[in-house]
Amino acid sequence: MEKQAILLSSKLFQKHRQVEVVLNRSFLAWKEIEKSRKRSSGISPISERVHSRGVQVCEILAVGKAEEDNQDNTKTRSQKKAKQHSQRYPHAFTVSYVRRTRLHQWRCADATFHCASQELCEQWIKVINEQLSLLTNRPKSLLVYINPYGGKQRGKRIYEQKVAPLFRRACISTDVIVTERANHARDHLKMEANLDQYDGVVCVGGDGMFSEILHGLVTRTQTDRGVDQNQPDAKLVPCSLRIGIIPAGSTDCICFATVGTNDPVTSALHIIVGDSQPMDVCSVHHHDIFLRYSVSLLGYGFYGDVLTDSERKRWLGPARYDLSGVKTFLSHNYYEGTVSFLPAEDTMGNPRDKLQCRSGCHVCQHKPSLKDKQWEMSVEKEKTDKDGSSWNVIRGKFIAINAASMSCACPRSPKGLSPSAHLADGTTDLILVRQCSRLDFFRHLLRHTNKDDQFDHSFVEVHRVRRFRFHPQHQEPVSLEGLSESPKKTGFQAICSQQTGCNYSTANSSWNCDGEILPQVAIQVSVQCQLIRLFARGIEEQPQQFVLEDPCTHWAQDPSTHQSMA
Ligand SMILES: Nc1ncnc2c1ncn2[C@@H]1O[C@H](COP(=O)(O)OP(=O)(O)OP(=O)(O)O)[C@@H](O)[C@H]1O
Repeated sequence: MEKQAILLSSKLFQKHRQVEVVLNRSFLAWKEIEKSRKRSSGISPISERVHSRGVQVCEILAVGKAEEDNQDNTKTRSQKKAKQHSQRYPHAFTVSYVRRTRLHQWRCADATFHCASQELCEQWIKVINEQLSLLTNRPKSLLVYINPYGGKQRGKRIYEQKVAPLFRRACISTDVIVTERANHARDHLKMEANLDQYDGVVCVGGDGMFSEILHGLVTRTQTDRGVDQNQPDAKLVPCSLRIGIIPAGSTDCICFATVGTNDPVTSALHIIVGDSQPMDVCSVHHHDIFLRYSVSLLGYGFYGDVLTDSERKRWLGPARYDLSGVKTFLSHNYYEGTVSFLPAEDTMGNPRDKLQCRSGCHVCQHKPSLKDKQWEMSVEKEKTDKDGSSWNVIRGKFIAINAASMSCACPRSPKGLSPSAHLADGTTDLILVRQCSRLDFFRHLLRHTNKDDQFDHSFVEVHRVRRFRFHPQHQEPVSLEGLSESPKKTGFQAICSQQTGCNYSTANSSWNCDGEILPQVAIQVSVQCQLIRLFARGIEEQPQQFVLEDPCTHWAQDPSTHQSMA
């Protein structure tokens, strides 16, 4: 690895130990000097490992003068020694940085260094701050929406106790809005918010709250740029502001898929370091009317029925999903219809290749060549030639039709509905589960929880697609009222109950669109490649890749020394 020029190097004190601290453009590293001497006098280098530390500059959250420790906590000998040292060297600075713990969780760690003089202390703070100011991807100003009623109603407390102090430490200014009703955040973003003054929008809540932010921001961007969302073929304009999610809901699927955990502190740290994870968004239309956006699961049949039933049992809390799941499974309904789809033939992966979407995913970074831009060509083709020859058409009876735009992994289904689906490759995995026996369907569902290939059944097929359409066999009643963007959780039943003698509710299912029921059954879906970006970096393979980036390859005096990351 190429050695970078050292910006600053000093002998400082950390507690009572003398350490050599070195900063270059990429790393801040420190190691104990006394231990190094012992090493040269023949003591095993293994004992040194824990005494060397390093952090990437891009993962330093802040640096500042150390707060004075006035507490009398000098019980042990080493604490007394440390206190004596800090009295001898009162000028100290603290570096706050990201420390990885287990299960993809990040924490803020502090390292305090005592200097021989005030000038040296101020020089360290200045030089580190200069390096941090070069990191232009970090947000300085954020608009925060808190849903006080999401999940266990802890959104406000989570933000105030766990997140706001970190934002203050990183000198991020915030405007905070505590929502007063459903769709408050969406409407504010769509019509009122002065977005020019922010570097990002943060929501504190669950997937429903994220969906509000998504709809508000995407709609606002299209309106500002004069794009008509009602046109199913419209190429939408990507949003310039990134979205941060502080998980505080009962379902935090988007956090699990993009960060690997639903931990508020971890999400706050990803926001502070200015991570960026592009994400595909599916636009869902009924004829030429825009219905809704989806980023995770569009499910007709089984998952539509589970949601419809569970909405009637809201009073049961999260247990309603289990109950409705069992009830829907026992009902064993199937639905007739026609699915047409445009396969994504130019992508690097396929739904069964076992390539999981992870941080820095090369499948998502692959750009289709001009020749391969089938999506755009077929849009053109459709306009001139209505035979739809590049579309595949499947008619049949389906227990479930699912489109997974991400793996949809969660603690209940660790691999998710489509384990190899990608966050940002411009496709969705269309999974068709045809009519089969109850036992077969159970075997299929079981595979969501174990390691077996869930697509390896004769009645299941999976296609990676850019667009798809669904037409039910049985005509749906025409009701255009309140279609666009305002699906009600029970809207479908409401429409149906107004029809006398309507047996439509059993002939057709309904679409579960990221946890909301769509009011219409015939839909067309287009994947909008990388329409939004989140303050995230995808799930990290941990922890090896960071050990490889060992700061001590940059160590000036003793490059052979073994050291470990903080
Ligand atoms: N102040 C509010 N009062 C009532 N509802 C609100 C308020 N603010 C937001 N909401 C709505 O609450 C719904 C659920 O919120 P959220 O996603 O934060 O929590 P949740 O319990 O995890 O729900 P979900 O089941 O969607 O995951 C969202 O659809 C959102 O529109």
